[in-house]
Amino acid sequence: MTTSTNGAYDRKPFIAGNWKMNMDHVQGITLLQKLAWTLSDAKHDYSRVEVAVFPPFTDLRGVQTLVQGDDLEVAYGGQDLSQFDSGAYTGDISGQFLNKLGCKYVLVGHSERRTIHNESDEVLNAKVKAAFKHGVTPVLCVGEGLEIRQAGTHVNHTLEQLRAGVAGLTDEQAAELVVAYEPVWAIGTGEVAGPEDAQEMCAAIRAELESLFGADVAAKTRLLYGGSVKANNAAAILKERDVDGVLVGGGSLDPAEFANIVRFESHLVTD
Ligand SMILES: O=C[C@H](O)COP(=O)(O)O
Repeated sequence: MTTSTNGAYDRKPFIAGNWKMNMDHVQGITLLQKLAWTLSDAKHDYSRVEVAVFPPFTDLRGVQTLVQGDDLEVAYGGQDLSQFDSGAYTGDISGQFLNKLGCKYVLVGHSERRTIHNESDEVLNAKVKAAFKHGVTPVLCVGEGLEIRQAGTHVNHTLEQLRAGVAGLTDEQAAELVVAYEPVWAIGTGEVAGPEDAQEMCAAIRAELESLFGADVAAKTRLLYGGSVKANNAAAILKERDVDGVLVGGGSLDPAEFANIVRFESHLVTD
């Protein structure tokens, strides 16, 4: 298993489901219950593979109640947070609020935030810092659009986003950070970057983290791939040396499909 044979640092595989703007608070509870039952029936070992869901903000209180009430081991997080702590920022959500709702993680700089909401690298760096300040681990999303991929400058482009996002972090924070590489052209399109594309970029990200924070830190930071991940392609992607997990959009809305992605190890055995 790639992700458990990485030397002294055992990066636990991380399977994350980003529900985006799907599932109201009632549907969200049903989805999470079905996911938990499916994984429980399959005797999923959460100590081997971590599972997290990123529901809409309006679902989070219900998710927290279910997780606590049923003692679920599924982690959860917000899809975004404000760079500010509190105040006159209508529509924004503070990292403080996410922490209070038991969120372990928060997505920062998803391509849909970068493109639809024009979030700049500077703002995203402030959001990464705000997440750490409030005790929530940021999942920093980076990745190139189709034109940049076709121009062949995707590695430089993605590393620029990375450098801007992690500027000013401590070594400890950089080691805790999760980075998700999501080529925009592969999101929700059915186009999947090949496992070798995911590995190429994740290796480049790890090398960049090494040059910024040192080898010890870079060996601990978990790197995810996202973009049309499904149960039938997850295992091949997760087999790659520098890919420690996946960030799943559409495939996380179907509990059976997502549970199969979580159980990618069983596919490695039978593939
Ligand atoms: O956050 C998830 C990514 O945007 C991937 O979405 P997708 O699996 O629907 O392509």
